[in-house]
Amino acid sequence: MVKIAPSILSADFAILGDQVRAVEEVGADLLHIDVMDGHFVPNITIGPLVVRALRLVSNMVFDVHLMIENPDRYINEFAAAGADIITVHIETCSHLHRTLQMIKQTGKKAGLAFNPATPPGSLDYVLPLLDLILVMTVNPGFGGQKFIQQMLPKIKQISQFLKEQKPDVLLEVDGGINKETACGVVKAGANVLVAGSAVFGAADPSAAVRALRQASCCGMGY
Ligand SMILES: O=C(CO)[C@@H](O)[C@H](O)COP(=O)(O)O
Repeated sequence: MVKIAPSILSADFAILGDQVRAVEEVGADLLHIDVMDGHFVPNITIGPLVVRALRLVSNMVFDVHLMIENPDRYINEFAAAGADIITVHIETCSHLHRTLQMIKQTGKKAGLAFNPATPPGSLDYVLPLLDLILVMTVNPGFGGQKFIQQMLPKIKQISQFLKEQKPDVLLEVDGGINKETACGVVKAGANVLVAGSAVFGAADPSAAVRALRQASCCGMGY
């Protein structure tokens, strides 16, 4: 079953709690929370305070995507605030193995993200520590960008690798995911679809989650 993860980056922050409740009620599986620092990516978004506030209004799995330099400094804070999965970017970690160990020590699930231009070579060495792999299908920093088609072979390659080595690891894609691109990424092997503007940019976010789930079925041959 493909999981749908609405990204709050495109939500209306003035009514964030209501928007989160709406996608939870319609059955979205994870809530994707984009943390940006203005250094690793050119945008600044939210911190542990917002995660803590949302934890009070939602029981969804909180999928916290750290697009920040030196993520080690904030792992414990996000874990304490209510994150369930903490994903770091390989490009930001000088000691990736240690960083992933830190996440696991908090009792949370660990994810590893790859920018579009980053090859997935290091996976072999850190796979035992991973619960999720995130393939960025746009350059991180902003919602509403166009899906990069060249990421399809990379998704396929990682999917094949996971099938052989550790099939329970989730394979998430993020960036430009909508009704048109969902089928292709699922066919390539993705099983978690992050969608920001396709959900919260829609007039009815609940209907948009349903439409995305429907579109993802085509990739599974339904
Ligand atoms: O991490 C990011 C962007 O860096 C994403 O999670 C965006 O929120 C995806 O937005 P859409 O491409 O779906 O509009």
